[in-house]
Amino acid sequence: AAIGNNAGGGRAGALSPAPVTEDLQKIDVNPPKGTRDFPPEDMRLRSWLFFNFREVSRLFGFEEVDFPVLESEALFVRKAGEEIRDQLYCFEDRGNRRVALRPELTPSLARLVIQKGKSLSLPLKWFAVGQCWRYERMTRGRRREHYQWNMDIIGVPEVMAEAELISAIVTFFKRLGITASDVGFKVSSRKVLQEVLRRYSIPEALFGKVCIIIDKIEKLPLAEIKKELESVGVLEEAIEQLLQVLSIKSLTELEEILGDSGEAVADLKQLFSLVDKFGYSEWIQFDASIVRGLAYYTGIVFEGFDRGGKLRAICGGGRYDRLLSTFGGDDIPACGFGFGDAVIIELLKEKGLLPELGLQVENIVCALDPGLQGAAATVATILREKGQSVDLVLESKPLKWVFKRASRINASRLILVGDSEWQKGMVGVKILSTGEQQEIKLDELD
Ligand SMILES: Nc1ccc(Br)nc1
Repeated sequence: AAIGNNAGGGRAGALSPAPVTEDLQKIDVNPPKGTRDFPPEDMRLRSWLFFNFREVSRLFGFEEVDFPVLESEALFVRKAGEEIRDQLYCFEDRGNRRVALRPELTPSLARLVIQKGKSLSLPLKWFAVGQCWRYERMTRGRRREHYQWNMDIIGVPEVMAEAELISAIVTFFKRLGITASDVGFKVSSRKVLQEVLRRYSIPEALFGKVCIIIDKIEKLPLAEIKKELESVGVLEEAIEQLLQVLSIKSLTELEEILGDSGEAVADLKQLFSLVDKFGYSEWIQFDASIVRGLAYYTGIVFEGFDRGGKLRAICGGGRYDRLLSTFGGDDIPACGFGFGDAVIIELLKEKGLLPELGLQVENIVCALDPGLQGAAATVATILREKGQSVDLVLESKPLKWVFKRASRINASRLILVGDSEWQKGMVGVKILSTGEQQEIKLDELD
């Protein structure tokens, strides 16, 4: 119903005053804090972005999946001290169940793979585009929801899977006009940390926690990082070695430190060789400081960054070979990435790459007098059933109004239903770009 119509119901006739409206509580018409509406112009940009997510996923032979935004809280309760856990949008539902708005898609994907079990033939190549949530105190004024594109490969232990995923993201960037001069991928492997920690016989159980602390290395003072590492039981000497290894920026140097017998160096060499075969070497660089902030990564990790250094990470991902087994599933290797809908738009704006996405309607159909409104409806159906878009003028309007609307909606043609033409089974057609006008038989309208 229209906003502000009389609350007493019925039409306010000219003779009787409109009934007094009840005392309607004026609601806040803004969306909840940290969330966004998508009015048409914003929705066109979002749909364009998601279309490209889906097109790349199709090019790579991935199948689309989706899951509920609401999940059991247990899916996300990890004890590694992740930010994603601290900001979980969780609550107790009316059935006293602990539930959460998903902060990411990977655990839901893992849950579905386990649920489907043996009925699935590996490898799986699944993608999803879904809204994810976090509850952050608004003191920081950041958003509480965003849309994430995920691509995951389930059942492939070799790093060819990670190379394929990086290749998919490069394909996406290239489609949007983003080049290797604009963005790159920092690539490392958590096996680097694992091999260092093993040298200092730091228990594997600490691995996730150490990674989450290390992931904050750019956000917290070094003293704070060291303090947190000591608090989880990493000895001073091990910390120094860790920090030294994390500053390495070349695979050659890494090999000098770790030797060439470990998996970390082997995986990374293989990955770089495969990405080269994809033709995307200029897009990636080794950076030992990359660990990513999710506890479940076990191997290669990567993140897309803008070379201008102004924006937060564009996307990120990696291998998570243990996640399914921690959910009680089989030991199935997996890797994937998440790509948010916010930073990429900031990057496109900065690069002047935002697309022009005006509303485009092929026809605007208008009856020249009220008695021909039905005829106009008939014309609209004929055109629509031929696959043509039609904005039908739904009430009697002056031609000036119709032309103004035709211009606003970028209509290509104005179809005028007038009495004399209609009597001859014809309509007036005006090509709005040229002004050319002609009468066309209804059955020749195309
Ligand atoms: N995980 C997550 C969810 C929602 C936003 Br906004 N950012 C991160």
